[in-house]
Amino acid sequence: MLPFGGSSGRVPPSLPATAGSPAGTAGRACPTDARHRWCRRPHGTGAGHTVRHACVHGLLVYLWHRPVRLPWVVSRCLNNRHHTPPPPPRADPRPGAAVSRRGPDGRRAAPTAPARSDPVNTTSTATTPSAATTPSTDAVEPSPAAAGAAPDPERVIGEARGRIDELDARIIRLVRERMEVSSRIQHARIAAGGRRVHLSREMEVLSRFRAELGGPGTTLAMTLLELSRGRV
Ligand SMILES: C=C(O[C@@H]1C=C(C(=O)O)C=C[C@H]1O)C(=O)O
Repeated sequence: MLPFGGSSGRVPPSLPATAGSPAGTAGRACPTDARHRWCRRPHGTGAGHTVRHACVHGLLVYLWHRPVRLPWVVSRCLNNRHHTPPPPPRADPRPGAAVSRRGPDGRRAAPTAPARSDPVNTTSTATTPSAATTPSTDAVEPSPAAAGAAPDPERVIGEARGRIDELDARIIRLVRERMEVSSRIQHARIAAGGRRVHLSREMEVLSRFRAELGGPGTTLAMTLLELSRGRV
């Protein structure tokens, strides 16, 4: 869609005459259509001065005085180059080699992450047997990363969330295991005539979490202690 309107106050050919005239381009009102009054050239007086001519001429006047850069697609059409699209950026066959980050319009494309077999799970290096036996289609169709395209954000987010769900499940299992071990200690101490809470030991736990994780680490440790021995 063409960038008609906006703050320039200029009028596309399809808008009614009440919308105003472009600054510096107002001429005589068109006898056949009041919408053409902003066209410099007189209408209806000579060959070619048809309503269609008025529209085209008005459009050209508008484009010439447009305040903003045209979208790439429109610029290409005006330059009659839209039948010869530029070739896509070629992927460098060398592993890890950089590809062109310039788009077809010459603008810099969004940065892309380096190609990896698994963009999320960095600890897994195993390849599945099917991957080893299935013929690769890379020769026919390069991967989006190799072609210089940005990775699919939906896919990246979906895979990363799956990984977070796995980690959370492991963390919850570990917290439950910690609660059971702590409970054993507390019952043993109480059975021996001691107290449930051991403050100096809790200070050690708090210091360890703060040293590793900072202030929020202290909060996390206090939550773990509360889960393990209850509120004091
Ligand atoms: C488990 C113990 O007992 C209580 C629970 C603690 C914990 O869950 O880490 C720490 C100190 C005590 O308040 C212990 O003394 O080690």
